[in-house]
Amino acid sequence: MIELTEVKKSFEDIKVLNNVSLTVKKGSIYGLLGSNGAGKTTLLKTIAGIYRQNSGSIHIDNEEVFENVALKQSIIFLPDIPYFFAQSTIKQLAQFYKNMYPTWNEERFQQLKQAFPIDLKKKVHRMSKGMQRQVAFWLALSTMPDILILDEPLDGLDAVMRQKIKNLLVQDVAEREMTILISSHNLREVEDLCDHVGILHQGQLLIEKDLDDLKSDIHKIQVAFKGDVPLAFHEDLEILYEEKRGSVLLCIVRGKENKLASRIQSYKPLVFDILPLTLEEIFIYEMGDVGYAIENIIV
Ligand SMILES: Nc1ncnc2c1ncn2[C@@H]1O[C@H](COP(=O)(O)OP(=O)(O)OP(=O)(O)O)[C@@H](O)[C@H]1O
Repeated sequence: MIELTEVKKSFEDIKVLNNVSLTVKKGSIYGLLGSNGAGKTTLLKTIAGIYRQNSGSIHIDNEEVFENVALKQSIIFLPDIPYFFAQSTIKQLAQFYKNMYPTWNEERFQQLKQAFPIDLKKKVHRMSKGMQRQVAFWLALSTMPDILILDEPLDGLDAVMRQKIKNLLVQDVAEREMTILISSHNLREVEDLCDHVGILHQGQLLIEKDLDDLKSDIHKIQVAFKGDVPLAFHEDLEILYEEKRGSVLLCIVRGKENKLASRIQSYKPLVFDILPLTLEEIFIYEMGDVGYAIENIIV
């Protein structure tokens, strides 16, 4: 389990993380979302023990991670730009990982050859960007990590390879309770893969929730009334966004479906429709609520 309590991190006078507290349960896949520059990479690197926080605590299985070599042997961090010894072949890199990680599993490495059709003798600097990513996953999964921290991990991979890697990740989570923390701008992918989601904005965690709870807590409604919208309607509901289209009012509101439906029905609307939102829509409206908005986004 990963536990952060009130973590702050600055680079000289730039405050990047501001009181971030979050929990990632063992065997969970946690999606970290956020605007550009929100602090996601900094947060992941701090959790991985690459950076040291200025204050607050970071514990992985009740141990501090910074400069904890034994603990780091069970963690793999894949950065957004893979880093390798450029002149090395896959075979040489595998040997390096084998020396660094006592949990290296040679059998798994050989098995994964089927998933990653790349010549073991090929030098990394001769590979395409996508092939380098494949090698990063191949090596990472062969070390059998307890915790996998992924920064924009599937960028540059084709659709078939993305699916293959997602299947491999889910398999390790299901079979041996590997924990994954993943940052991505691809919200459809996060929606597919993750069971828990956190949204970071300007160094602060706006929301941290189970994905199903998050989705059941916000809805899109369409209503029309005979005459004007009742005065109490707006006070009664927590509206994140609204737009009038002729006589129909489109709103994004917080609340559970049943409660919202019974409240709205009490105003006797002529038209009433309630729809779930995708994670991408939730992200856009939640960000709009904190001033990071675009106009006319209801479609
Ligand atoms: N090593 C560093 N030194 C100084 N400032 C840094 C450093 N690393 C990151 N920052 C600053 O911290 C802020 C957050 O950067 P970070 O890379 O963590 O954001 P991010 O959420 O991953 O962004 P993106 O989605 O664009 O990749 C930015 O303002 C960035 O300029």
